[in-house]
Amino acid sequence: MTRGPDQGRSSAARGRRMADKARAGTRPPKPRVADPRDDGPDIGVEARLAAGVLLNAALEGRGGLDTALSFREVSDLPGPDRAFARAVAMAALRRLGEIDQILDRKLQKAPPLAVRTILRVALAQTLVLETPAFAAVSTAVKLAERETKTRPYKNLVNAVLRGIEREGPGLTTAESNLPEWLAARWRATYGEATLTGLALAAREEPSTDLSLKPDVDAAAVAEALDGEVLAGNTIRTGRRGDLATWPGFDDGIWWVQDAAAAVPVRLLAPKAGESIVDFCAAPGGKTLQIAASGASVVALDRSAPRLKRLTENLQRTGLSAEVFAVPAEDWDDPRTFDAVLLDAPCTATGTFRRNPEVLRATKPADVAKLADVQHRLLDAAAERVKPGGRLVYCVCSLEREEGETQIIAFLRRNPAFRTAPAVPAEVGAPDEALTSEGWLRILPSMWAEKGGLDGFFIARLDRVA
Ligand SMILES: C[S@@+](CC[C@H](N)C(=O)[O-])C[C@H]1O[C@@H](n2cnc3c(N)ncnc32)[C@H](O)[C@@H]1O
Repeated sequence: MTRGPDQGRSSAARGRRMADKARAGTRPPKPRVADPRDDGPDIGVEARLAAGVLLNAALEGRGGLDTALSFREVSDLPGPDRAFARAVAMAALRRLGEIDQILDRKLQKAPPLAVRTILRVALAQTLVLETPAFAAVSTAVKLAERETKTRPYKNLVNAVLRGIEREGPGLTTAESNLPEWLAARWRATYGEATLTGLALAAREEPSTDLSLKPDVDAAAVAEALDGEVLAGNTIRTGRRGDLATWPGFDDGIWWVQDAAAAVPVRLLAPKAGESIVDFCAAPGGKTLQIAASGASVVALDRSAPRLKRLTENLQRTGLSAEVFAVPAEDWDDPRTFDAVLLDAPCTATGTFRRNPEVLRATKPADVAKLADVQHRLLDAAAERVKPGGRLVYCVCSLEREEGETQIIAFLRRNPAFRTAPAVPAEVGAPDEALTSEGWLRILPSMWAEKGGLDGFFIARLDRVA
């Protein structure tokens, strides 16, 4: 299927147009314009350079984008320019396939990566962020001029970008933004129509979702944040910018959590007075949900730095948990629990809306590697469930090996556990997410009319008394 970069005539597109409308006036920050009388660096050019650094770091591998945020080219920028650089890099990552399709039609032979990066950064601005073409082109040419290895391509950069501006980008395919091996997997697992829905979902910047403490007036929070209340009481807002300045942040009445990420704890159904262990807890959205229910919660995670964010979130929301930095399977404690949550480490391919870099960072071998870890953690989690207790397993992956296949094998190994079928309407999940086994397979292409949600696999397993 072919469509122009801004076309998309499905209900998915309609939903995204609604989401776009919701965030009207919340466009990414504009970089500061350098004062020509100033002898210092050209700020607009520096921001574009930083965008290229972030983009290439994200393409290099897992964690690359986060690491690059601390590189001097990025961290030395003033706040709004840093935010602009990040927005450009994210836009380029989301539309990389389309951007390259457009460029490849104009380029007679492949230029060096540094030149392609300059062109990608410029097109991300003009095609996605609606940066005026004159600003994107002139900064691209200045960037090319700066380095010995890109200087010979200065005229090419200018000609290619001006040609695209003059003649238009031409037709592109949303599927081209997905790595081929993942597109082939998803086509085989979910079918062609769903693959198209996933590809369309991957092009768009998602809204921000918030979970609320119980007894908070959801409608009032939605109004204060120009948002809407979704099923399950998640607030969805198109606001952008520093969360710490949003109403309710200092009062700790909400925390950021995608609508789909809030479903596993609803399925776990924690109650006041129960004891619950969250096996892989950081940065803590689900721990906060459990703690807010009045249950007492133990939060385990092997990563101390990630647990620091969990502790900060607990402090801000006035909630409490016992926190241990330890691999959950090695936790030396004799307790068993009324309920166990295992939100296992995974490829995170279901989070491509928020983290487009996962599509580039994930390699085929990661799926099998992580499936081994999940298998081990599931067995350790099962040992912590009291007779009559419950275990919720979830992953934000779209890969069957990390979801359905794990649970089929687990139930074979552990006859004391049975699936407790989910009721989507009770847990704020799309109806079409329910599998014939009673598990939830949430896809980013679902709820398209509301702007989508992250992909998750979720199963609740009850231990017979
Ligand atoms: C999907 S994230 C958890 C997200 C978290 N539940 C939330 O809602 O914010 C997976 C977590 O598993 C942790 N992890 C990986 N291996 C682990 C292990 N063996 N034991 C405990 N935690 C582990 C990672 O550090 C990571 O924080």
